[in-house]
Amino acid sequence: MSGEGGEPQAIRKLRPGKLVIASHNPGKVREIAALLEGHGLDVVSAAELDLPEPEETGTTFVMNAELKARVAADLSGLPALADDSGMCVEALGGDPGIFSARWAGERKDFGAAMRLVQDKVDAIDGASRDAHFVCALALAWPDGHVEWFEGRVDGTLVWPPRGDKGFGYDPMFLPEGRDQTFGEMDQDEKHAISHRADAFRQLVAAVF
Ligand SMILES: O=c1nc[nH]c2c1ncn2[C@H]1C[C@H](O)[C@@H](COP(=O)(O)OP(=O)(O)OP(=O)(O)O)O1
Ligand SMILES: [Mg+2]
Repeated sequence: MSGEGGEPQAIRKLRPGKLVIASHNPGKVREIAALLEGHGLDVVSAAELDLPEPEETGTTFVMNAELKARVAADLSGLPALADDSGMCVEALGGDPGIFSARWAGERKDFGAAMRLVQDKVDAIDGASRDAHFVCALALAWPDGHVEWFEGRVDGTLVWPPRGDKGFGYDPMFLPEGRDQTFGEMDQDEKHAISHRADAFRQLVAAVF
C-alpha cells in the first residue's frame, strides 16, 4: 500500500512469537495453522482466547478481514491474522461472496447452503457453472499497523456434492483442471492450489 504521492509503506515483518488466528471457524483454523507451520509462531485461536466474533459489516473481503484482525489484536494485545473468504458464482453475480458463511444460517448448515447455490444456478437457463473462491488475509498489530493479501482459485460447480474432507462449500467446487473436488482432496492437495494457499504464499513472501 502506498500513501498519496508518498513513499510506499514498508512491510512490517512478523517476528517469532504468539500470533492470534482471528477466526471462529475450526476448518479454517486447521488450514491456517498448517499453512503457518515452520515459521516459529506460537498460534492461538480466537476461540481459545474467548475473543468475541465481531459482526462482519464490511462490503469487501479485505474490509471484513481487517475488521476481524483489528478486534482480535486490540483485545489480545498480540498480532492477529484474520481470513475473510467465500465462494463467488459467476451466474449469481458473485454471490454468495462475502455472504458465504451467512447463507449457511445460524446453524452453519452448508448442505443447505450448497443446495441454495445449486437451486439458484439451476433456475437460470443456460447458466454458466463457473465459480471462484477468494481469500483475503489481514495481519493486524496492536499499534494499528495492518498488512493485506488476497488469493483466488477458479473452478466449476458440481452437483451432487462430493467428498467430506474439507469444510463449507468444498464438496461442490471442482478446481480448474482437476477431477477431484476440494471435498475429496487431502489438505496438502488442496493447499497446492487453493485461494487460501495463494494468499498465504504472498503473506509468507512479504512478512517472514
Ligand atoms: O476453503 C474453503 N472451502 C470451502 N468453503 C469455504 C472456504 N473458504 C471459505 N469458504 C466459505 C465457507 C465459510 O464459512 C465462508 C467464509 O466466511 P467467513 O466469514 O470468512 O468465515 P467464517 O464466518 O466461517 O469464520 P470467521 O469469520 O470466524 O473466520 O466461505
Ligand atoms: Mg465470518
